[in-house]
Amino acid sequence: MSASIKPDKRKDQHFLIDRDVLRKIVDFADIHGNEDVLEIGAGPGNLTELLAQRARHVYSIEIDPALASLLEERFKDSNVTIIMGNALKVAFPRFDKVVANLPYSISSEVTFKLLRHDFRLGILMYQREFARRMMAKVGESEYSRLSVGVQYFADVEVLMKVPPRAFIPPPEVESAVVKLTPRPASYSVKDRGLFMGLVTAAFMGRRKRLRNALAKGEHVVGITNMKELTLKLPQDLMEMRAEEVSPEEYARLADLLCELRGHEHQDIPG
Ligand SMILES: C[S@@+](CC[C@H](N)C(=O)[O-])C[C@H]1O[C@@H](n2cnc3c(N)ncnc32)[C@H](O)[C@@H]1O
Repeated sequence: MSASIKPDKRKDQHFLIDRDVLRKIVDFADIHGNEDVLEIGAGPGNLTELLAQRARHVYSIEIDPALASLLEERFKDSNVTIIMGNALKVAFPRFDKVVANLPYSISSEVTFKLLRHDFRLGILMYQREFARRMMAKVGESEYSRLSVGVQYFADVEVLMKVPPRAFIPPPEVESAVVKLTPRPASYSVKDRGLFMGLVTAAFMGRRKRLRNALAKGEHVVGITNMKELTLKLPQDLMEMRAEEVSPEEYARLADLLCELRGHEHQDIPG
């Protein structure tokens, strides 16, 4: 690492220096010469360089202007484009695979943003605890809005654990490399916003039965007459609590709700 780079923990800067882990990440991604890769949080560019050796093109997003200009210099006249900005705000270019040692503070938001795009594979470093929550199955204590939202749209697999000493400076938490494989479009729900609103409201009232949680969280679902609508949804599901409902059942509920909302709109006179 260049002497001029001083990692700033407040900006989630924990640079991966373990060559073995870097190489494994790139191998897991199995990049072909006709594929474009997105990287989020390029840091000093060690992962970027390995990705660029295999991909057709690499798009690397970096928020820190000082790092971004070093990266510009390092990768000028190459197949790497540096996008300076906040990964939550900039538009993602078209990409086949996403490979990144993510800034952990945006893990959730950036994962949901990624899953709104069409791509083949993600090899992503997360905090280990976060990876566990992503993978949790229905009924487990860590099963949450995150598990439902991610698992409905992608298969999730932990590929390896990574200890703090693989980074400079070492983070206080263990990390894990996760493989995200987005599912085909047949898994799509009619209205993603409604699906996520429904799941969010359900888990906000985690200990309540779904009928009460949804009625209480109708502002989150974005539908005003939720209490009446719950009477028209499958009653066996309305009796369950958030952690007992599978991602597929949430999707079914969201689609039913989408239809019911349509009918309600049609009922409005004029
Ligand atoms: C964990 S470091 C990884 C750096 C590098 N890829 C590596 O493996 O050594 C995360 C990087 O993301 C950058 N970053 C933090 N928040 C960001 C955001 N919202 N958008 C884009 N980059 C961000 C940080 O400046 C930092 O360089």
